[in-house]
Amino acid sequence: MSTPVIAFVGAGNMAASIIGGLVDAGHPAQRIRAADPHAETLQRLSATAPVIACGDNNEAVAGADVVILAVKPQVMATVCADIAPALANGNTLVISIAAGITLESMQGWLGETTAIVRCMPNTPALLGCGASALYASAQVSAQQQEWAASILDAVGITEWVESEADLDPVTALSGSGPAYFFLFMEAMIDAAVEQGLPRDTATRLTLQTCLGASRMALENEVDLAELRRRVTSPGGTTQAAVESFESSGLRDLVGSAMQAAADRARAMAKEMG
Ligand SMILES: NC(=O)C1=CN([C@@H]2O[C@H](COP(=O)(O)OP(=O)(O)OC[C@H]3O[C@@H](n4cnc5c(N)ncnc54)[C@H](O)[C@@H]3O)[C@@H](O)[C@H]2O)C=CC1
Ligand SMILES: O=C(O)[C@@H]1CCC=N1
Repeated sequence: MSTPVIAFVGAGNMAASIIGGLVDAGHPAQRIRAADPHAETLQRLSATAPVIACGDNNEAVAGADVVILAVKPQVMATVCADIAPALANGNTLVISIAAGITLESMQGWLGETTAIVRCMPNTPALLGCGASALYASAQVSAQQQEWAASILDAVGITEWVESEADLDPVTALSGSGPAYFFLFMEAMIDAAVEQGLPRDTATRLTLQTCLGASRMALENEVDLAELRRRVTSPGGTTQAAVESFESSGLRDLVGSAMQAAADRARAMAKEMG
């Protein structure tokens, strides 16, 4: 399979994360194009990877095998209207990573015959540790499906979901999820500082603990509850903390937060579709 020419429309946080991961995984930077109205954003990207920086969106998408739409949902309709004529040849795969924007809306803006994959990636793609879910429209060919998978596989794990609606809970889980762990780590560091530890010591211990816990969960055969039990000595310190979390309703808090994220994805589909 030849290496596809990939055009990123929008070169912000998420595009930079995927591009960084792709280049690290060996995708030639000269087969990656990026367009963004902010010259500084393109300069920052070019400083990290020698991709082809394009003056406008149509220059980027012309003749590309894959176009990755990495703009905010709010500008998606305008961006699609701008590039739709260039995609009319029908050979290009469009991958949208926008939260909430439905295939129906994309198909309306780009044309009914356009092959579109909706993808929900996350920012750890930058380190090759991303988690992405994908859903393909009926127009996507087997080769295009392979391209989409190989691009996202290069930056982490991928899951194809069975229905487009599954992308809303995915957005609430892995799309937004890195921010939840950052927030939890911020809270742990602040609590340790409150108890008297220097902030840099608290930060190093927190980050390594998060990494260690994640690796144990990934690399052990046992489930999360069992790993937790092994830390929790009866009558000990962990039990005191876990009981405090449970009685304060941590699980309900997490459930409500993820419900809010999924509801927001559905509302965005209505507002911007
Ligand atoms: N940041 C994240 O963790 C994740 C973001 N997403 C989705 O990725 C998309 C991009 O999000 P971010 O990268 O965080 O936003 P961002 O704001 O960092 O990047 C968007 C980029 O689009 C550019 N842009 C604005 N108007 C444009 C136009 N007309 N043509 C071309 N480029 C234009 C902006 O200058 C900016 O650099 C969003 O739709 C978001 O829902 C999906 C998963 C995770
Ligand atoms: O916050 C957002 O809307 C985007 C989608 C998932 C992560 N960031």
